Amino acid sequence: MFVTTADPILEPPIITVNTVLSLLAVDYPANKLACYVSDDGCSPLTFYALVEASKFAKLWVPFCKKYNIQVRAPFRYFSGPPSSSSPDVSSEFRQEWKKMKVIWENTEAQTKGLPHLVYISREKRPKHPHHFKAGAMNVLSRVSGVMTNAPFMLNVDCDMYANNPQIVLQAMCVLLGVNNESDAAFVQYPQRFYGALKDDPFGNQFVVLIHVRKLSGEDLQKEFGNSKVFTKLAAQILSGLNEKTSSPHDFLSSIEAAYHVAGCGYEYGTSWGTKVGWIYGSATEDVLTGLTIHGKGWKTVYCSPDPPAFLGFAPSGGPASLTQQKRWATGLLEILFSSRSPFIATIFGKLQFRQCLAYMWILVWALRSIPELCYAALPAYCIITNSHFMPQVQEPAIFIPIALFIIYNLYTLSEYLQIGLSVHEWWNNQRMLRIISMTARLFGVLSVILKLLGLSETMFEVTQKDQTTTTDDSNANAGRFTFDGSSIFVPGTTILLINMIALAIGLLGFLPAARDGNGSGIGEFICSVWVVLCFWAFLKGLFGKGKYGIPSSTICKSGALALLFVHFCKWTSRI
Ligand SMILES: O=c1ccn([C@@H]2O[C@H](COP(=O)(O)OP(=O)(O)O[C@H]3O[C@H](CO)[C@@H](O)[C@H](O)[C@H]3O)[C@@H](O)[C@H]2O)c(=O)[nH]1
Ligand SMILES: [Mn+2]
Repeated sequence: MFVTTADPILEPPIITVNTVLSLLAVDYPANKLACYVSDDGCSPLTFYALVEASKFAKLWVPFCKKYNIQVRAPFRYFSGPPSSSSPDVSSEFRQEWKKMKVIWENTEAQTKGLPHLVYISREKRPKHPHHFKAGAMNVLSRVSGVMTNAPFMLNVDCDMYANNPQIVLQAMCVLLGVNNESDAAFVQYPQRFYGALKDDPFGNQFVVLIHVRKLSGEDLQKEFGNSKVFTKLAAQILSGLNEKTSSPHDFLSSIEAAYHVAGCGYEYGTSWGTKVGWIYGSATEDVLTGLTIHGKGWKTVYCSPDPPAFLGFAPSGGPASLTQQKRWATGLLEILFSSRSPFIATIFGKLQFRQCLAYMWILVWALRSIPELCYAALPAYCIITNSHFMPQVQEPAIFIPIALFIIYNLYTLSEYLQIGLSVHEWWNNQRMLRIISMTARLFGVLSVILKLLGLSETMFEVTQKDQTTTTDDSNANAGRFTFDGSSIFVPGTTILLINMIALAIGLLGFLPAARDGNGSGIGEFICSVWVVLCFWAFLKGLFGKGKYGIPSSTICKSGALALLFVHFCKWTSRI
């Protein structure tokens, strides 16, 4: 079981501790489980928290198993009243529950058989690219290979605790039960959130992957690097002899080999990150690795059990949500322009055409920012220059855009209503999509252009995970959009300002004379109002204070750009 963490401030160690405890307590023979935590932040705090967690686990794991507790992440479990899925909830249980809660709040310990818990902070050096999470996952694969060498791997982010203790058994049943077992690569669970805000004001949805991967290759040394222990194990796996390789007593003696394979120079000249393990070259290494696996013809399974398998933390607030979306947009576009794009995998590999279409749908997300930006500026341009892009009301052609608008919105709304979501949630997600497109995804395109020009490398910016965000509905600010000084907010603010200027010019009657007698009409006004409605959060931000307000430097930059746009409109209407 692999958990990655990277930054003790953005990812407070208590979050990782809860995820680790929930994994250590899953329903599976404890002596056959090992949990590896990769700490890219090399934080003494995370290390100390995990040492304390391993002490607490000695009480927690038997307690969960004895009373068949459903939610085995302590912070979630203790946030409610005592509960157990055993039918006989006795007074003994209540006593133990209280004791456990006191210990959780103060932590102390005793001993019993437990899964291994291994902390790894891989070696990093300035001149060696570390490949962010993909690099961390490859180190975990190798270290676990030389230490416990289990045939199955489970990968979660540090904030995704196991919400269902049966999940490992379920995933194995799925993998071992599919039609052609040897073709199955991984089972994937959709990501769900705990404490998600009502009506999803930030429109965050993402998927967690459980990778259970089989390795393939010819020249082992070249493929896997020169660790003798690891290469031997890889050879055994490939020849189907891996059952007897792991035994707990040689666990500690494998530490030296673990050091070797976790070194930053280990991968040099090998196939790690290109043919073997998690694939490098994209900030969304999960999609790139999945695509590569699919491109080789492996089958995968998508599983969405109830209760959800894992629950994670959905970023809240403007900056965290947009940073995450920007990374995804960047990573996905990187894949599109790489040699691993789905087109190539379909033509030269074994990716099916429909899989190719599905991948393409997400890989082009970032590119949509450009037409969206143009369309959001178009009504403002038309109003300012008193021209039009919509048919006039009396022309029958007006029904075409009206029909498109109505059909699109009714269709997307029906998708929400059908699964029991609210109209409010639909609207929140619609407006967030417009905001994300014109801010985060636009920046994604820019960062990929810079990368393709060789001017800068793309980064993996870790999402802020904090527990202080409240889900309390009485807290009016819970779903409120927040801002910071990042330039990511400039394009959105500019779009809002130019549409507001256009509406003001139109409503106050300062329109120039129309050229062909056919100036802008109701169509352009409605479009402009729609854009302002989509950017309502930004409109409030113009007048908000503190983190709820757009910083004045951003407003100044956007104001200058908006004036430039108005000038541009005037100039084009003169020529
Ligand atoms: O240099 C790094 C950067 C990140 N991480 C870890 O990667 C995970 C995902 O990072 P997070 O900031 O939580 O990103 P999310 O957008 O929430 O993650 C989604 O998107 C990522 C790809 O962009 C995938 O790796 C994740 O599995 C997927 O949940 C976390 O556990 C981090 O600790 C590292 O280990 N090393
Ligand atoms: Mn995450």
